[in-house]
Amino acid sequence: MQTLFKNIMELVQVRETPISFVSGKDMNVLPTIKDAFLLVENGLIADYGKMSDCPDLKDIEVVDISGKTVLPTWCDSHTHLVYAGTRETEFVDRINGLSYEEIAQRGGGILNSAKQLQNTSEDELYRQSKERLEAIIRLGTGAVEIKSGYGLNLEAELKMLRVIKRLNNDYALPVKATFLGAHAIPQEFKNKKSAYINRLIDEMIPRVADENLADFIDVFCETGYFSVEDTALILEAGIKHGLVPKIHVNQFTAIGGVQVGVKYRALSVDHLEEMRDEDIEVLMNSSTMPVALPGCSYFLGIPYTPARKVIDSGLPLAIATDFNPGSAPSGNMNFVVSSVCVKMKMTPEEAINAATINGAYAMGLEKQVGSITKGKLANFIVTKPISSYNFLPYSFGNHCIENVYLKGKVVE
Ligand SMILES: N=CN[C@@H](CCC(=O)O)C(=O)O
Ligand SMILES: [Zn+2]
Repeated sequence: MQTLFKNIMELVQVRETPISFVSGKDMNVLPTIKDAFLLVENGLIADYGKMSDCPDLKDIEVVDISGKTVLPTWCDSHTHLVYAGTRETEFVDRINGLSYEEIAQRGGGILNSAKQLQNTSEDELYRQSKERLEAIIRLGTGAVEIKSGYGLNLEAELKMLRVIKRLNNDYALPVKATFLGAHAIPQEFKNKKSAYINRLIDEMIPRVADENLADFIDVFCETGYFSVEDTALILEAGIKHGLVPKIHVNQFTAIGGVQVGVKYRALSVDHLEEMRDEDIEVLMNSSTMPVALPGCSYFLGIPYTPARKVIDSGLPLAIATDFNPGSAPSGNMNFVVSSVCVKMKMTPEEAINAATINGAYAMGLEKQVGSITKGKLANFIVTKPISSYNFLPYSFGNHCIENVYLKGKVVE
């Protein structure tokens, strides 16, 4: 089955030679082909090039996309989109003066979501989550990572992970699963954190691994949640069971989370709203991807990750939504791409690299998605007629996408 997309105004993020990620000055380079064609075969990218070199293929489906731009779908490497209910009452509480930490200390926050999720059936959780997944696909996301962490007991964590697995089976985009049992200390373990960590290590991680329900292990390494020492213990247990670390660090305080992530060869360290010089230093010469989550900075009114400092030091940077009910209730990668340009002074080229190939790397999917490269999944966005790709971040809040294709098929 072949489909030829022809007369593409600009084909963006074309990588002839496969790359894993881009860093430093290379983040500002975004290779494109103007007046291009794209050939899809059996759901994969088979060929592309200038229209002047377009092959004359008979009896195949042809889609004329004159005036439109094509780019790989967004790679959202950090979400919590499987959750139950909402938390807009806390949103109003924050407007009225309470802080995120104060709300959490009163049993709101992650514990509020955990209570709602524990009382929700697996089918209902699937139903709520699939609506969110379908919405982000329509917004151009073509690969996503989803975390557990609102269960906080074995049964509810397994429920979340089974829902993530079901989403992966039922939809055409790659879905990676992360076990985040160490998201908060559950109410029943208040003042008994070590007992909960033992439960995670002795019971929950082995069970998640046995049932093959997760690719990654995550910890919320933060003051008041899990310390650097706790994080090390949990990551070691995860690694022992074949899970790759990918952790929450430096959201409110820099306590050495980046260092522990690099030490355990985390695939990514995410948040980084607070960053010290030593955090940048330890990331140099590591294989760990720093990930910024500007939706969280926007929604909580906390600092944005210092992207210029990260990139100008020669490091790579990925960007993701952090889609969750408490700190970023939006899975819109278009908003994320625009925000990093406006608030973090990233160029559109840097933002698109961060949201595609670098995001793919941050979930171990750089061989399948993240660029227009032969053999990769034909997951791509066709924009409405726009003057250039710069228009995407410029035109914030507007819907510039005409169609999304997953494995070469248009999403209805
Ligand atoms: N920081 C930890 N976890 C989520 C927020 C969780 C919540 O508030 O429900 C985050 O990445 O921002
Ligand atoms: Zn998160």
